[in-house]
Amino acid sequence: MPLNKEIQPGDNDELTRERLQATFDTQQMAAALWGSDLARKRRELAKKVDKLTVLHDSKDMSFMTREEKLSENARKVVQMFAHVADIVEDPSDDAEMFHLSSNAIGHEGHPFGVHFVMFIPALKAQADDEQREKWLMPALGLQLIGTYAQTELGHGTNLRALETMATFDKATDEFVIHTPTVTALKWWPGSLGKSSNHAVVSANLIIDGKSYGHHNFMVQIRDENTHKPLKGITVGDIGPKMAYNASDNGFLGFDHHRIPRRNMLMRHAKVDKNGVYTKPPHAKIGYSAMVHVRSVMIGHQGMFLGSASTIAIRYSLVRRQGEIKEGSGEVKILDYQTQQHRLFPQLARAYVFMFAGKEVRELYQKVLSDMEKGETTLLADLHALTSGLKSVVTHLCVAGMEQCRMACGGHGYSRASGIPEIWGVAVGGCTYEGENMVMLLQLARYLMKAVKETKKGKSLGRLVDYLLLPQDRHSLIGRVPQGEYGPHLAAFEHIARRQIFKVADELTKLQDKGMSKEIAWQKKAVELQRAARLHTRFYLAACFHRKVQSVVDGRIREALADLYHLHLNYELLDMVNYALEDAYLKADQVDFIREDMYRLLETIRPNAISLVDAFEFSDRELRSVLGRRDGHVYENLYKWAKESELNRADVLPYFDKYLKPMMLAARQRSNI
Ligand SMILES: CCCCCCCCCCCCCCCCCCC/C=C/C(=O)SCCNC(=O)CCNC(=O)[C@H](O)C(C)(C)COP(=O)(O)OP(=O)(O)OC[C@H]1O[C@@H](n2cnc3c(N)ncnc32)[C@H](O)[C@@H]1OP(=O)(O)O
Ligand SMILES: Cc1cc2nc3c(=O)[nH]c(=O)nc-3n(C[C@H](O)[C@H](O)[C@H](O)COP(=O)(O)OP(=O)(O)OC[C@H]3O[C@@H](n4cnc5c(N)ncnc54)[C@H](O)[C@@H]3O)c2cc1C
Repeated sequence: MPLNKEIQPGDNDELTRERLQATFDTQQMAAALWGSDLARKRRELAKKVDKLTVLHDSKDMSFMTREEKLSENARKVVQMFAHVADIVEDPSDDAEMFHLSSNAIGHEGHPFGVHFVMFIPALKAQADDEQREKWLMPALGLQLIGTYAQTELGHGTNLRALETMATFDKATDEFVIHTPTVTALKWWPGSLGKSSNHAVVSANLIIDGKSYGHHNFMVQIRDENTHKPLKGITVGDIGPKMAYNASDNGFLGFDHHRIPRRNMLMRHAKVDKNGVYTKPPHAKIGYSAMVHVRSVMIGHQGMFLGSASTIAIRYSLVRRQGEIKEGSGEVKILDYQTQQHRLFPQLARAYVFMFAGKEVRELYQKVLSDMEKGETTLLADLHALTSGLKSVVTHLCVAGMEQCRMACGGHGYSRASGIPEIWGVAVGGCTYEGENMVMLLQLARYLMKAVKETKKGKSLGRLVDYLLLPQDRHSLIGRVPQGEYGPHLAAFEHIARRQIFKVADELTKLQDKGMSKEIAWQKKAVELQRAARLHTRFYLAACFHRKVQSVVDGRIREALADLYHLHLNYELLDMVNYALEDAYLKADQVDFIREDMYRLLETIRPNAISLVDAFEFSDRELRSVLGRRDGHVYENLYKWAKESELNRADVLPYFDKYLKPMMLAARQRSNI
């Protein structure tokens, strides 16, 4: 009985032979990746989507205009909701719904893109009970379409500089929402341009001339029936983007637009009819929708990298190019060490990002339920963790996807590979929900506070307990039996701790010389973001370790351990300069790490296809000709190219209009 449940009649023989080599059961590996319940649900919903033709793409999205894309995804999302009860077990389960939409709609966006990801989470966390009844229920019931309008044309990162005003008018018990300048226009919100009719809008709360900082307000922006913008509201699409072009990211302006006082979200901060303001229990509680998205992004980005790895690894087992031994025939490109070194570390990253995504969601759920009771102690830890993970994971994902694209040679550059689209969507994640560099500096702030606590013998939180431990001077890598690679993990810890203390000391020295805290921070900002990255990479490695240890099945644990050990070696080499600076690692130890990495590439090679099959991406979800499960790449590439709109006629009008007259004129000139 093959351990790879993906084998099916009619498959490319090359892939079948590969699949027969697996040392583990792919469905069990899928359970380790997604959790057994979600893995089963994904499998079942993918089968149902396959049967429901109304959910299928009417043609490949690569051949559509933006308007066609918007219309196509609006059609599919409506059909998806119409059939949801027959497809998923629990429509209120975000994870299950996300996978349904990933299969049926893809990742280019749709009218409910921000509705479920930010609008509803903002209402859940920030609306009081009466407001939940008024907006959350209709939002969940699809009676309205919402977005989250925070970023402005002039400011996205620095929220304290947002200009949109919400001025309280005691006489009418209303807020007057106003856009005072062009830079105050809301800019970027997803699905705002043409789809949404409601928005959670961030605006400065002004009472009796005093500003209380930005708060969130519910604003209806379009008529429910005609869909025309309401009086005093200007709204539209901001134009095409690198990718994500089935989303109508929009602009929004207000001309003294009035809303009732009770449209301010009042679970935490409040304004009564006399204009008396009540502070929230935590100053940043209004940022919760952003923290929510950051927490879900980790696993999703892992999934994007998993998709790109699946495409590149399957294709690398079909593609033959060149010979290793002269005269013995062309080899599969995955048999080249360089190809394995390019792809397997990306695969390992995809795995650990998905594991980290699960851990961080668990912490988010805990903080959310604490917040319900007015308890906010863990919010700072969650903010620090999500800020670091969001930045490191998105950055490594897009770097990894680019390796996957290049590993597919010329065909990787074609949209038929599917990689350009997922890359374009994933790279947006480096910017949205907090620009990566900015978020790393948020984590660095937390780490610097942690150092202060450590110096008092205390820990700021579980995530930084390791700062209390003493530094070893030399690594034990290659000096003791490998075992579970404890010395490797210790090296991540050492590197992170050293950089964190080093930059903290440098900041102190600058301040001791009389420099202000802010200027000292600027002088050390690059080192600070490095500290944040190293801390996060240690967290990821430790998370991989926790996962491997938790697996009961021996075969799954062994295959996962190979990936984990590869990850440790590859990432350590990527940041080896930090370990060489203080001679923690010696040159022979670096060689040891390299040799062990090359050994692991060979160990992983026979399991490669099963490790990507274990993601269980259906062909519909992957939307890639190169990554097809059955491996029939070439005939389908040809079929795909024939769909190109340029092939609708042998001769296109521009030939007669421009090229032909030019060539005729040239010929005539040469005849003269
Ligand atoms: C139909 C299908 C249905 C499917 C449904 C399923 C749903 C499944 C989910 C799918 C998910 C898919 C994901 C892809 C979605 C793609 C859509 C993208 C949408 C994008 C949206 C956006 O981008 S919204 C806008 C986001 N904007 C930002 O992120 C702005 C970034 N800036 C900031 O956050 C802040 O300005 C700041 C943090 C950089 C600074 O803030 P501020 O100036 O106020 O503070 P200080 O720096 O002075 O810090 C003071 C103090 O506060 C602490 N702090 C800051 N933020 C927080 C926080 N959030 N929580 C807790 N604490 C915080 C900070 O650390 C400081 O602490 P000290 O102790 O003083 O040091
Ligand atoms: C695909 C996509 C979808 C989006 N969806 C939404 C949405 O639904 N709703 C919404 O409200 N917004 C949305 N946004 C906006 C997004 O949240 C912002 O673009 C993002 O927060 C970055 O802000 P910015 O554009 O102002 O960048 P800027 O802050 O102008 O960043 C430019 C550069 O300046 C640097 N920089 C800025 N501040 C600092 C600092 N303090 N220290 C060091 N360096 C700094 C950055 O690191 C960066 O290199 C979306 C954006 C994208 C790309």
